[in-house]
Amino acid sequence: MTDSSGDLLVATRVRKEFGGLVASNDIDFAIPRGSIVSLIGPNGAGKTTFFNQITGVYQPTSGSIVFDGVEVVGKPPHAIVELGIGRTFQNIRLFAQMTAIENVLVGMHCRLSSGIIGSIVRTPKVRREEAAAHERARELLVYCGLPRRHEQQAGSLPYGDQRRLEVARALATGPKLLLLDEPTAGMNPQETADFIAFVHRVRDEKGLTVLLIEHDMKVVMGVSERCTVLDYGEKIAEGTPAEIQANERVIEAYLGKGATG
Ligand SMILES: Nc1ncnc2c1ncn2[C@@H]1O[C@H](COP(=O)(O)OP(=O)(O)OP(=O)(O)O)[C@@H](O)[C@H]1O
Repeated sequence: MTDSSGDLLVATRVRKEFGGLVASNDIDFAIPRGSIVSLIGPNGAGKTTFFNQITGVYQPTSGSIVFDGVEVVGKPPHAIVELGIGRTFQNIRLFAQMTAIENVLVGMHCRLSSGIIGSIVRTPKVRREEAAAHERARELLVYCGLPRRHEQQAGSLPYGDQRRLEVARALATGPKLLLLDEPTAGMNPQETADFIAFVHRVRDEKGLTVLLIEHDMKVVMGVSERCTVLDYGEKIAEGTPAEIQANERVIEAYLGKGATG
């Protein structure tokens, strides 16, 4: 059942095994609607594996993931995008040869109604829809801080702009939940600060819920209201960033071992 005020996503006893390795060990995890939540933990803790299960890239070995009242386990990635989960990747995965605006249009494709016949025949309805999509894509690029990059090849953009373009493409899918996998990796301190402000703005203005994987504790402290900590596939702690920073088990498993910040 859809709960309009409580949790947007509820994962229950999510388990993922790769042969003998348990990458998600019966994880219970909930994301409150409208919140910004960080998933942290050492390398190999199972953070990306968890993202991949939410987005249908991996199917859990067992467990349930309910998004906005709908079970997503068993659904393919494109169906989960249509339900309203958009993501960016740890290693930027833009279509490098396409322009910035074309990348955004690819993201928007799942929200367009024209079928294949309409696209081939290019009926007036299709042309109107395409023009409107172009306009929305331009607006999104401006919104994401790329006002003069529309026709530039994605692969030739500066690194920080490629990260912003990935967010623009994810927003183009019309998500309710935005997943960001290490969004500030490789950014300088100013770009990072701008990005934190941007994530808050997106959440507030577009009414989104955000889950991010992040290594930099300064970013975690600056951006998120809650944190969940994974270690060897297990959830070892959950709380506000301040609670997490003071948690002995987290310090032992992660923060004491050279986490940035
Ligand atoms: N497709 C796969 N096949 C086999 N093992 C995998 C696969 N994907 C992930 N793993 C393993 O699962 C564990 C968790 O990996 P995962 O990438 O989820 O960790 P992570 O917390 O995202 O790490 P990082 O911070 O380094 O990105 C690792 O031991 C990894 O080797």
